[in-house]
Amino acid sequence: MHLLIPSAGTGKRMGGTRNKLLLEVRSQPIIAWTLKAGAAASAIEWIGIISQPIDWPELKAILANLNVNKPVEFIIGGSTRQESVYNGLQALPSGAEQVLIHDGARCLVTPDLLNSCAAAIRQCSGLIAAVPVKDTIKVVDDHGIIKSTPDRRQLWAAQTPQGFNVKLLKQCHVEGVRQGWEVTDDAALFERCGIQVRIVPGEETNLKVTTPQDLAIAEFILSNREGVSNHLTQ
Ligand SMILES: Nc1ccn([C@@H]2O[C@H](COP(=O)(O)OP(=O)(O)OP(=O)(O)O)[C@@H](O)[C@H]2O)c(=O)n1
Ligand SMILES: C[C@](O)(CO)[C@H](O)COP(=O)(O)O
Repeated sequence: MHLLIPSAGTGKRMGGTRNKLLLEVRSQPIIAWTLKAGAAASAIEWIGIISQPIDWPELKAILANLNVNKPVEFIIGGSTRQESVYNGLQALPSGAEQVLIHDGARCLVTPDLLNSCAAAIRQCSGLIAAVPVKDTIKVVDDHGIIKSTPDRRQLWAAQTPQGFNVKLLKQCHVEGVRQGWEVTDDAALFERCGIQVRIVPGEETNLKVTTPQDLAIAEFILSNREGVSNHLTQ
């Protein structure tokens, strides 16, 4: 399975001056944790890091330290996530029939989740990892007035990995450019083209590191994981 990792953002909501994926959590860059999960997932045979060339020297140094034993390609990112994934799709090897797309910023993903998405995408055209929403969600207008309360049983929080048939996803991206659609994930392009996308159970801990608070939460989750694995090996 081919894995594209969009990593070309600037991290505006993190508030820093450089790509947030180079910030450290438990003494390793965020992107290193994501790459380690991709490297450890047995179903993944090829990885494409979609990123800005300005970050390449640092990303290449991080990669060199990880000893990833599968091919890793660097692909130039775009100015939006949508453009970055578009570039990634063009850079896939010609034989790639399905692809997983996983945000570099979701550094807590487990190899198990990548493997289960890789297995599931062989049985359908499109899927995303997602978790049921726990809060009551309100639809609010521009004046801060609640318009409605959707039925929570139908609400899921979208994560990555997201998996797709490559040919269909390329067609949906082209249609997105033609129609001027701006979307925050690839599933939305499938939806707008009327193609079914299936939900697979995501992981509560698979958060996207977006704000400084998320950095602290990621630190906490990873330290707990280390605690558990130390305990098991004692
Ligand atoms: N032009 C872009 C923008 C985003 N991404 C990637 O898409 C993922 C999800 O995006 P997000 O968390 O929003 O990252 P940023 O765009 O960096 O953050 P912000 O929106 O706060 O600027 C991240 O791994 C990010 O690097 C990308 O590849 N290309
Ligand atoms: C793809 C995604 O991770 C699903 O939650 C998300 O949409 C990425 O971008 P966002 O701009 O932070 O929504």
